[in-house]
Amino acid sequence: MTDALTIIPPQAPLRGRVSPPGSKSITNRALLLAGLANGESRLTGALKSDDTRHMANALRAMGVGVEEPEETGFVVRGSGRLRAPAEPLFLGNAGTAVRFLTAAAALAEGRVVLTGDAHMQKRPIAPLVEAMRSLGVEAEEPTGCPPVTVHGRGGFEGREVTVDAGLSSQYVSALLMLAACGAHPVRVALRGDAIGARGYIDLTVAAMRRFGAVVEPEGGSAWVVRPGGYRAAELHVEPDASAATYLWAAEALTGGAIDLGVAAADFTQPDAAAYPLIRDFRAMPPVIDGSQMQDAVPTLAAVAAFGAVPVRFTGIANLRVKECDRVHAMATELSRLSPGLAMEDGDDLVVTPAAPEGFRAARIETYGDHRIAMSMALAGLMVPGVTILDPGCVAKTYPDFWRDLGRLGVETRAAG
Ligand SMILES: O=C(O)C1=C[C@@H](OP(=O)(O)O)[C@@H](O)[C@H](O)C1
Ligand SMILES: C=C(OP(=O)(O)O)C(=O)O
Repeated sequence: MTDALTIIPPQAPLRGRVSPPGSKSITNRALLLAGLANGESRLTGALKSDDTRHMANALRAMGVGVEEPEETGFVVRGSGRLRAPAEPLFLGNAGTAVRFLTAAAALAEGRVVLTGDAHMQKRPIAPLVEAMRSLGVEAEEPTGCPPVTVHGRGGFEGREVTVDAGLSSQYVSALLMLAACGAHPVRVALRGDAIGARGYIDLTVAAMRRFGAVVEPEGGSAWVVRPGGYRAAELHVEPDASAATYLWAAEALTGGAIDLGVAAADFTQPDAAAYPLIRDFRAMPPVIDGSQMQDAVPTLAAVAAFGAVPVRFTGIANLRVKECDRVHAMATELSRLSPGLAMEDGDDLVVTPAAPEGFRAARIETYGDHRIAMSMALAGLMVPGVTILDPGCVAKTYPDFWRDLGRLGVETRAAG
């Protein structure tokens, strides 16, 4: 892939059929649960991208058979056990892989080191490791972020764990998936109310049930998970709702008609809640709580820049510990197109649309963050001369993003 890509604003509304790839969240849950099951599981419609490759390779390194018979398929053969890997598990910047595998490493027979790239080494993991210690798992995370060392003992003893999920709901998902492999029922409870999108916990519970686990919610902030592990299963992965937001936005911004092959109402992932806001972007509400659809916030912010009214995004403090600090990144990069277009206000992001003549060409930093690249590409549909640096970073979750834009008629030029 080239070092920089300039987007040529299309002369006509974008039309055509483009399906987003499979859901990252569901693929990585299903890969792990299939790996923990005893038997052969089959996934279809799955995502093949950096994040799922890291999960699949880590499972292979722990003795799970993972084959890829087709473009969107995985066949996973688990034995109900995980081997300690010979080398540290390198998981790039895949939050789901790092968090879910850190918890699952307690089930390995020996020492597991989990690490990632420079961004991942700044993404907090201490609340998860602390919670694991309270279950009797021995683990260290000297900097509070990866690398993490887990001394797996093929299981754990604890029956009750409380976790602070203010920085990431993935900690809860990780503990829930581990909990089914204990010797006793385990109660997983939230400490405090703050949590990233609860919809991701629902995805976790649904995936666990699909692989045979018994999970009983207790009110909104605790779950009891029965012991028994996982059963091999077949699963068709739904398309990725976060990826869909870029296609919905491309449609709305250009006044086009893009057939994603799936209706917004049919997604089970939290980011589908962004659809009506994107569709009606000229009449966005003045305040949008992004806490329950956080990966869609960069998309919504980019679209809001071409709306009619200022929009304040709230509830997004944890965007600062994603692949990059997304609050800062979106404020900085949108403002390259028009000074003051977006501003940080505490942890909020405020987008104030500019008049069409107020926009100018710009080279956009992506910070290695796929969502900054894809959101800012949307601005490139509207403003001539938007150049996205490091466009290949979309491979984290949507490797065919540029090809799909091309299929809709968007021209891009390597910019060097
Ligand atoms: O559980 C998941 O699949 C995810 C949870 C969210 O993270 P946080 O809970 O860290 O906000 C989301 O941003 C991420 O892309 C995927
Ligand atoms: C935050 C994200 O990913 P993760 O936490 O899984 O790395 C994302 O895909 O926007």
